[in-house]
Amino acid sequence: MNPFIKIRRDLHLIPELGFQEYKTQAYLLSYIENLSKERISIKKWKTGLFVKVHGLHPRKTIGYRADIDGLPIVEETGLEFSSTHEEQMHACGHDFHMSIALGVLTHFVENPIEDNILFIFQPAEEGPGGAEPMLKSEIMQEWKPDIIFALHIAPEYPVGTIALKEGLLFANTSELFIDLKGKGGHAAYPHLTNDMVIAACSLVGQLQTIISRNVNPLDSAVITIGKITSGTVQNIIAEKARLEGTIRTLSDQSMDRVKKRIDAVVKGIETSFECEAVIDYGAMYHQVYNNEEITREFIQYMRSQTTIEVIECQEAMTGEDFGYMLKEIPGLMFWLGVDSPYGLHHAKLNPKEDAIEVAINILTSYMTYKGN
Ligand SMILES: CC(=O)N[C@@H](CCC[C@H](N)C(=O)O)C(=O)O
Repeated sequence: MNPFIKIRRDLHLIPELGFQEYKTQAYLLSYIENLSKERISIKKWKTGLFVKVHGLHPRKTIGYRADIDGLPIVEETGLEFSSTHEEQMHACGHDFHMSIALGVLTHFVENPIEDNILFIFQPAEEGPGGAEPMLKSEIMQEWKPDIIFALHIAPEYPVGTIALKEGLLFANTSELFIDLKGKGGHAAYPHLTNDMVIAACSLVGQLQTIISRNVNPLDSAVITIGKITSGTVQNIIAEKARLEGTIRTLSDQSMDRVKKRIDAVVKGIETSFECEAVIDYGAMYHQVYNNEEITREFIQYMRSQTTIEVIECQEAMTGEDFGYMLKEIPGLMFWLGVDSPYGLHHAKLNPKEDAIEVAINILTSYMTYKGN
């Protein structure tokens, strides 16, 4: 078995949520510390890591970022190396991202190029976001790369393909949390209460009208409520409800507009259901915007290789806090085909592991070309 498949499986066993990636960090560290120390410097940052592979005669630093956190999902793949952590799973491919980064790192420790390469193992991509604080950290300011790359697995594309485009690749995101407080009471006396289950249901429906009636049909936006909590038992009217969701837009202006409409709709709920509502927009991610020139050159390079097929794709409504890094450092992100019938954030996501070697090969070849 390819050693990086074994590493992916080890990491798949121990998914951890954002800023709790202690075992993951320890695993990464123990692997990296076993490599030849001559060329590497390591600095811990919270539950993440910066690893610099020193070049032979560096003129610049190439950055490569891998995210390391898992999701709160009960795994249903039935794999023998399924998650051992209750209600946590690598369901967004970050186990792949890490093992690929370790494969590329190992290659350059053994086969140094002229330039430095900075590997960034970043916590909390799924939330609340590790990229922005990591970017602002003293370590990053000292070791700041001149150009930066990252990939994300793509279940919808076959192994042996990558997909990307110049410019906008992933949407702007904002988390959304709404707490409603009314008046609970006996299930048989609804007229004496303000039922927050009814208010929450009505609110979910009204939020969707923002997408269908306030966003230009030629633009794109998404509001998803992924979680509702309310009530205690079947015969008590709920005093409180909490909605948890996310907003996606293709521009900052649309994000402002959608939030203004959410504020207005929630005010309407307060009036009509005689309740109190508190909105918290949580963490926001900057859109992922691929540098045009670097992307053109990257596509041209990849098309000159016989081992990979390049698909020029459309933008997606996914979010990625790597967008913050691309806002400050020129570079790109691409999708890596991993061919799984179940998509990202699904309990049965099972990416094809052959893609790990494909990714290590194309990245080492491209970075060697860029950094020599
Ligand atoms: C690639 C991917 O799936 N990223 C996540 C990022 C989540 C950001 C934040 N927690 C939010 O939900 O807005 C995604 O859901 O797109």
